[in-house]
Amino acid sequence: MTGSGQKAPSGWRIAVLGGGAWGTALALAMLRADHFVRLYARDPETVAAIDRGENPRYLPGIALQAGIVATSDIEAALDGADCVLAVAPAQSLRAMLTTAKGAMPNGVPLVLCAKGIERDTGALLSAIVDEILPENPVAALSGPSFATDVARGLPTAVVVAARNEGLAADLAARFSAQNLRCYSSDDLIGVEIGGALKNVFAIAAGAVTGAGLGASAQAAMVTRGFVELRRIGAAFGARPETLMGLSGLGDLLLTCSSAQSRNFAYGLALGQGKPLAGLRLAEGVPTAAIAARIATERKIDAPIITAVAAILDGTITIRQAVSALMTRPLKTESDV
Ligand SMILES: NC(=O)C1=CN([C@@H]2O[C@H](COP(=O)(O)OP(=O)(O)OC[C@H]3O[C@@H](n4cnc5c(N)ncnc54)[C@H](OP(=O)(O)O)[C@@H]3O)[C@@H](O)[C@H]2O)C=CC1
Ligand SMILES: O=C(CO)COP(=O)(O)O
Repeated sequence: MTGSGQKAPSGWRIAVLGGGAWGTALALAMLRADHFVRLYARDPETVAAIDRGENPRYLPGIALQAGIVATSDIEAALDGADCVLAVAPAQSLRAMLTTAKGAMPNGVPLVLCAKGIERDTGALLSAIVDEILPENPVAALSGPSFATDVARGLPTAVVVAARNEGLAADLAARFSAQNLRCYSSDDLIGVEIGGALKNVFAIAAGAVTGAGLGASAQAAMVTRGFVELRRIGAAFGARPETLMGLSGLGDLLLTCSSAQSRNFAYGLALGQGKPLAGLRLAEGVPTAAIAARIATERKIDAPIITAVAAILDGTITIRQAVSALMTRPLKTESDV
């Protein structure tokens, strides 16, 4: 919808790169917003399944509305696109954009839909786009939105951010549909940081639940985790009010309270001492490691992130982490 309540122009040719849960759900959302959708999945079996109206590997039990043109040919997906949604996991974004580079239409917006920070470099995903596709304006779509909810057409609100306010507003208007409400923001970094870091705390929340530490510990962890998220956000230049919004607080609320979250489920298994092999994608694992490194390098106080990274790399146990967190020097709460 536009600011005047009018539906924005439909009929864009949108290329969705990534045939997983979120790529498939967003492809459906873009169809509902009356766009033409081509979906690139590198796995031909996924393409064949989408052609049959399903994606059982990533969205089991959900019937896909007809209309998504699936292909494992990235050039065909990108040909003539007005806009591109990048929906591979954060750690695979660089590889996918490198594959896309030769076929990417000049000047069309590239919308990041992954949530994470590059493990090896500490780069935000927008910096990877700037490096590989400097001719394409970058945007990010983030916020509390489980793929299954969006795929089912349940009411969902997200935020679309770009450095250029006009671009963000245009994309938000074009992507919005009856049950997908897109807010806009010109705080690209804030929206990226909120989406990336909430995954780390979702793992922590799952671990607290799994280890049976209680609802009070859970609330304390999420609240103090949010302080760390804001500290790291501030160091990157994110606006505090962005982090109080959908991509930040909103997504923390969702994924720190629901085992539907893969990051929460990962933490839950960790806390219960169950095997982690075979679990679904948990973006918070690589992001915890790099966020802990960033905090150390920039001298940002982030004890929960540091503890999650140490638990994940096996350096400490959950009990040891809790004991260390509970015995830190006392301080005023307003010391953000
Ligand atoms: N699922 C959700 O509810 C939401 C997810 N997100 C974010 O979206 C991102 C993607 O998540 P999601 O779709 O759920 O993940 P999935 O694990 O469901 O799917 C990942 C997809 O990415 C593909 N892929 C991986 N590497 C490459 C590559 N180099 N080139 C092309 N395709 C590649 C995989 O292909 P293959 O099958 O061949 O391995 C697969 O189709 C994550 O950052 C996540 O945090 C954001 C909001 C909601
Ligand atoms: O980001 C998400 C919802 O907003 C999805 O969370 P998970 O990746 O933890 O499932």
